[in-house]
Amino acid sequence: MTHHLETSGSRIDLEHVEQAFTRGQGKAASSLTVLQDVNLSIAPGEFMALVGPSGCGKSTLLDLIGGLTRPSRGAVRLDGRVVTGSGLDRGIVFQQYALLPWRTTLQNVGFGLEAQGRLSRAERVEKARHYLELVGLAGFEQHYPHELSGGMKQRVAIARSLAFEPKVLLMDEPFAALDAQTRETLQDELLRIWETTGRTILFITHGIDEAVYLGQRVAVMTSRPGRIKHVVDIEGREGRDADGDWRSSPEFVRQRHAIWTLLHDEVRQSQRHEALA
Ligand SMILES: Nc1ncnc2c1ncn2[C@@H]1O[C@H](COP(=O)(O)OP(=O)(O)OP(=O)(O)O)[C@@H](O)[C@H]1O
Repeated sequence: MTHHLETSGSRIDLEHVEQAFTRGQGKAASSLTVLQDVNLSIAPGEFMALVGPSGCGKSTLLDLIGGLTRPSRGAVRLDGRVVTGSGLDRGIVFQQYALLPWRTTLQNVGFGLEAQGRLSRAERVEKARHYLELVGLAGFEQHYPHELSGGMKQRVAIARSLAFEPKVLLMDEPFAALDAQTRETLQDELLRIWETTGRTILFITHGIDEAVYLGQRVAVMTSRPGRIKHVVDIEGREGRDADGDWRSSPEFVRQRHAIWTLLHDEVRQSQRHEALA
């Protein structure tokens, strides 16, 4: 899939990022290093997938880019500027939809814009409608969350993040709770949205298939303390546009296997270390 639009996404740079947490209190306090010397650059408008063993610090990394936490060492930069807090230039989508149950689809998407207070009511409604249409929910504006399927709720959450027109979309296993078919549909929709909007996307997943299918590159992390073990360029993505099942092609299977091997080695090594400890 080619990227037609001029990008409106930001560049992300992680430089020697370390994150340690203190656990317990007083004499029982101990420090847990979750990320160590993480270096990664994501180009403006790039779609980067991130995989790694459970507990290696993927969500911690996403929190740092989102500005929800600050690194113990190193720097997180957005277009060259050090990130010091959260901001509307970065939208975050989690596995849980976190919609307000008493608000309609349209109101859920418009809610954040309301808080932002920059647009008139008519402008907010127009923007919310536009993004609902983009995620394939035209006609569901007046539905409440309980009237929507899981996939539809996640579409609302994505529309809500997009409505701010952030330069970066940070996605933490957004499709993990969905059934396989809905997940594949949403993967294609996300790619279409990415093409249309030119945002930079960082997408955390446990699914190797999902990472290869979505990412222009896939960053593989080591087990804790997490570092970037390898960044794999995904080849032959045009195959996704062609008729047929790209996931079954030898090209896809080969790349899927390469990432599986990187991850598998990592998990095995960490188990060996734990056994020796
Ligand atoms: N605020 C915190 N205080 C203390 N420890 C934390 C904190 N946040 C995360 N951790 C620890 O950091 C480690 C990494 O957590 P994180 O959620 O980033 O991993 P992950 O790779 O996203 O995991 P998973 O793939 O299982 O979702 C875990 O051991 C977790 O317990």
